[in-house]
Amino acid sequence: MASPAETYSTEKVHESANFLKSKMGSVKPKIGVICGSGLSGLGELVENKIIIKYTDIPSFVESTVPGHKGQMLFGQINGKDVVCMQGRFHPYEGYPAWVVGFPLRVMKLLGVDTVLATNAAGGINPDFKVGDFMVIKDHISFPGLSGFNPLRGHNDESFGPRFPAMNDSYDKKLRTLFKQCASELGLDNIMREGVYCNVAGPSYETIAELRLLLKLGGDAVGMSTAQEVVTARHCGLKVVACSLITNECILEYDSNKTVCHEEVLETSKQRAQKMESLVSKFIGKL
Ligand SMILES: O=P(O)(O)O[C@@H]1C[C@H](O)[C@@H](CO)O1
Ligand code: HPA
Repeated sequence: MASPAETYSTEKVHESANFLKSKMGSVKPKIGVICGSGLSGLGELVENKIIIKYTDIPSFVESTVPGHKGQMLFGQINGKDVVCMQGRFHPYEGYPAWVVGFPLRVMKLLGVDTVLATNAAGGINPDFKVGDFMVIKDHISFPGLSGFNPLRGHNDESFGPRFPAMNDSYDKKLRTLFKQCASELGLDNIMREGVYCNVAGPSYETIAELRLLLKLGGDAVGMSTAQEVVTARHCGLKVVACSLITNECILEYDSNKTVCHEEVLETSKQRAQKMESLVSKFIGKL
């Protein structure tokens, strides 16, 4: 008989959390921040930093993608205790979905109640420009819909139910607050809201695939975040997420443009300061 898919081990999540508790000193983070590609600079906002490399944390894996530092930070942003993931895990790195979601369960055990996830994404909505921010109001996860769900396998009821609802994944009040912070910083002209399409990567999308995503109601496309959000919502964490539109999605066959990770990182670099101001203001108001 086939054995069930390997999945979260309660013991391992507790082991990681206990290890981090022994390192995080007096920091009591209620807020978890995840830095997207090229957005590790958000970690520079953390004051009185305690830095722990993923490779030193039990059951954590390596972050192998350029623009992802692979370390966890504890400290304060704008006066609030936070834990910050400077780099995330992606399914295309070869990790199972539950490994990608694993740090969210660890955050839950550390006392986190709100997660702010950021990512780099391609703009599908023709009204979006490179450099825009998009508060995520919902996602379509193609890996999730086709079985690559972090909750697949044995369900640990101590974290959440077998069949969790996902219709209210991106907290409405937090989205409003995030947009209000952008307004106060004079960023209304670059602030959008929309649907994030999660694809598996690592290849970027074909023109036909992007046209499909547009028809399905997608505004931006990226290779992360959904597995983290599903894991976070399952265990009752509130989520707010923001994409930085790092590149235009090419929807026309006669275009001579292309997309590459260097462009993604370059746009992130150009917008890093604005993203940092926005995140800092938002966290200050939580
Ligand atoms: O971790 P994020 O989602 O910010 O990174 C995006 C998706 C791929 O990892 C990479 C593609 O350029 O950037
Ligand atoms: N497609 C998928 N993932 C991405 C993109 C994109 O255009 N840009 C940044 N991450």
